[in-house]
Parts: sequence; structure tokens; C-alpha cells
Amino acid sequence: MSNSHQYDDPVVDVSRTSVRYPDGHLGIRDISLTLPAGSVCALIGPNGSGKSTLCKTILGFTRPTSGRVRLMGMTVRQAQKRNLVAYVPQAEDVDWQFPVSVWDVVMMGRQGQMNWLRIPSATDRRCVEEAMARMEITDLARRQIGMLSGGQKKRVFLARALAQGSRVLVLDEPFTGVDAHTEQGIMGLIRGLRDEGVTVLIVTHALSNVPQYCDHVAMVSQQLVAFGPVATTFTQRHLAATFGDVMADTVLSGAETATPERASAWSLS
Ligand SMILES: Nc1ncnc2c1ncn2[C@@H]1O[C@H](COP(=O)(O)OP(=O)(O)OP(=O)(O)O)[C@@H](O)[C@H]1O
Repeated sequence: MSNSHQYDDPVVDVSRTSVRYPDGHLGIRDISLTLPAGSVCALIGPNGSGKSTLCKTILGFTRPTSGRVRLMGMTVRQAQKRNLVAYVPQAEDVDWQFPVSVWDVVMMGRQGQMNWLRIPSATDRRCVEEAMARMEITDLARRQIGMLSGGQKKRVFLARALAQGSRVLVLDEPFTGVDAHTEQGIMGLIRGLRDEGVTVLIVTHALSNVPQYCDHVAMVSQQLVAFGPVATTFTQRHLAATFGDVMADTVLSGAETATPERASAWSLS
């Protein structure tokens, strides 16, 4: 992802945003948060608490009923047109029967930059090759995506996001179903992107790892329960308000008992 310029204002600026679905279900209510350049934020909350809805609103897939989202000072639509936002979906949100190769999927990340003929330039091909090399999937280039393992599929979509060169990256459950090597690879990638100034938002149920790999945490239960730096926000009180007392105690004891090896693997510093 490009590191061509610094941006001091919030990169992601969600202001008093609510989403109510056409059938009347409430997705999120009155959420405000801002994320700076070069940061990693975990988005956590119980099932049905509005995490996906908030992500989809930031990505422009869902329109807010009220409030607004700005990305680098632009509307979501403007940011999309400039290819500023990339998304790595959950595996179940993807049609794996679609007959495309790994190379084709990663090249999709370049579509916003291509000319109107949609013929990849030398730069497009180089970006795709670099992204595939970084995610260690070069040897899979000609394979159909439906024939890959779960961890390989994750790497392909991360490579697509890398090839896109966006300033904002939204990852939906990136650590589900991956082995330790892939997990470390994903964390290394996120660290690298953060250091390049990319803003990363991670939806995760892997709560006990949050202190090791995130700078900020947003806790949701339709509304925003808490948001801020992990050190001051990932607390028993806020976890209990989001998940209940028992869950909060379990999560914090899990976080405290993380092994040194594991902690260093996840450390962002
Ligand atoms: N397309 C939709 N139409 C109607 N209601 C929806 C739709 N998508 C989500 N909802 C509702 O909005 C609320 C928030 O759902 P959302 O998927 O954002 O939660 P989540 O935190 O991502 O959940 P999970 O952890 O289970 O993935 C839920 O009550 C859900 O039933």
C-alpha cells in the first residue's frame, strides 16, 4: 500500500451514525468514532451487536439512516472511486464456485486503477506479483479459488487488498480458521501496513488477543459501549457492559495468561 502522503485528520470519521434495515431491524444506533492514520482498531461485540453493519456502512455497502461517514475528509462514495478502502470478507460471504483463478482475484484489486479498456498495465502486474509474493501465494496463481484451503483463501483476499493500495483496510474475522503460520503472516502484514500509515479495522471474536495486536478498541452493542486506546478501554467494566460479567472475567484472564511467545508474535511495537 502506498505511503505517498501523511494525513493528520481522522482517516475514518463516523459521526452519529444509525442504520435501520428496511424490515425495521436496528443495525446500529448513534455511533461516533474516529480512527487516525497508521492505527489498528479492533471492533468487538456479541453476535448481532452491529459490527458487520458498522463495517458495511464504512465500506459504503449499507447507507446510514442518519449520521454520516467520512473517509479522509471525503464521502464514502468519493473514497471508493479513489480506491481508498479495501475489504477482506469472511469466507462465507464469498461465492467460491465463481470460476476465477487466484491471479484474477488479486488483479481485481487493481480494477480501480486500470484504464477504460481494463487491460492490466505493467504496473498492475507488478503490484499483483508483489502482493502475491508478500502473502506467499505466488505458486497458487493459476489455481481456481474454490480449490483452495481456508487459510489460502484468506491470503488471496489479503493479497487483493494489498494490490489495491488503499489507505483504509477492513478485515472481517481474519484469524478464523487459519493456522499459526498464516496467523503470524497476517499479523506481520497488519503491522507493516500500520507502519506505512494505513488505518486497519479488524472485526474479531478473538478477544483475548486484542491487547497484543490493536492500538484502539471499539466495543458495540448496537450503540457504542466504549471506544479508545486499548490500554484504557479494554477493561473489565467495559467488557462486562458489552458481553456480561462472566465473559469479561474469562477474556481478561485469557489475555493475562497469553504466553510470552504468543505475546511477541502479536506485539505491534
Ligand atoms: N440485511 C439485514 N436485514 C435486516 N436486519 C439485519 C440485516 N443485517 C443485519 N441485521 C440485523 O442487524 C443487527 C446487527 O447485525 P450485524 O450483522 O451487524 O451484527 P454482528 O455484530 O456483525 O453479528 P455477528 O457477530 O453475529 O456477525 C442484528 O439484529 C441483525 O439481525
